[in-house]
Amino acid sequence: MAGDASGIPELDQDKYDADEEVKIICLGDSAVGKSKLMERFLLDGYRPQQLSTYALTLYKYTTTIDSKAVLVDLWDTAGQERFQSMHPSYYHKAHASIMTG
Ligand SMILES: Nc1nc2c(ncn2[C@@H]2O[C@H](COP(=O)(O)OP(=O)(O)OP(=O)(O)O)[C@@H](O)[C@H]2O)c(=O)[nH]1
Repeated sequence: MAGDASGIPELDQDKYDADEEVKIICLGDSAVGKSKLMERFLLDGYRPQQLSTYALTLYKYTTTIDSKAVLVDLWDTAGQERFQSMHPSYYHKAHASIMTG
């Protein structure tokens, strides 16, 4: 919802009709491979070149665990120094983080 603590509009969760929701944030310095990790996991692919992430990229991933539909919000953050000050707001309500280095 616009105007929450993170200042980032949340996507419409209702259409995913999930039993559980999990938020995972991917952190690490620039060019350590955060976006490529996401690409490999979500698309089962890999392209050698990609622009550096600008601020943040959000992904949705759905899976089933113990017969429950689980919606996973994956937050791929930008590692560049100029975006570091934005990270504390991204941690809001995160269940886990993936530290890449
Ligand atoms: N050889 C090799 N190169 C990789 C690997 N992972 C990422 N790279 C390369 O490293 C570069 C940066 O990868 P990204 O995934 O964009 O890095 P990032 O951590 O998301 O960087 P920011 O978006 O700046 O935060 C790209 O050119 C990738 O192709 C890997 O496992 N092996």
